Amino acid sequence: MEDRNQMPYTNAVIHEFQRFCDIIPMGLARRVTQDTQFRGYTIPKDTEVYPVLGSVLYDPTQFSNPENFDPRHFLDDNGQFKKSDAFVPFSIGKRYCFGEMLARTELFLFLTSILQNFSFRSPIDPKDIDISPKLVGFASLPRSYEICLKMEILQSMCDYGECL
Ligand code: HEM
Repeated sequence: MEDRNQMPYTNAVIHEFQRFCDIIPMGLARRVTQDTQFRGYTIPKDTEVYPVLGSVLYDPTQFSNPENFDPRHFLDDNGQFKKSDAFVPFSIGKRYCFGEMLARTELFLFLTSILQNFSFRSPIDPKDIDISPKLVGFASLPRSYEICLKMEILQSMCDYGECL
């Protein structure tokens, strides 16, 4: 299972991926059940409220370089994993994502399993890959990419003259 102290960089990459992708930028809508005072504003009863998660995930007061993918957002000066209160892709509060632990476990296991067994090669120069979302609305949709995965075990067999 996930051990942030033993695999700080991997965890930082996964956190940064979720921060950067910001897949539900508007959060899910709420409706206030009574007239509510908030930071000097009156929010009348029945007003729809959107907890704009993207504004937190891209908050420059919380992340030094928010517009760029940078795993150092989740690493301290010693290279250890660093938590951030602004890491809110699953929202926060009473109705935060019910599946957070499952989703985080899957992300960790899928990524580490793929990295353990495959090496990656991009058919185009990585610097030409467009990592901006394809569409941003209720959800932020990533683009489709082509990538070559080479199975490491087969490569080892080839190295020993046992290519199939
Ligand atoms: C990377 C994957 C996921 C992300 C980023 C994500 C994100 C979210 C967000 C932002 C909310 C809204 C929370 C709110 O209203 O404040 C939510 C709600 C919810 N999610 Fe997820 N989710 C993910 C995966 C999952 C999975 C795998 C499950 C179930 C197995 C799940 C089940 C739910 C449920 C049941 C709610 C409604 C909770 C409630 O209203 O009380 N999610 N999710």
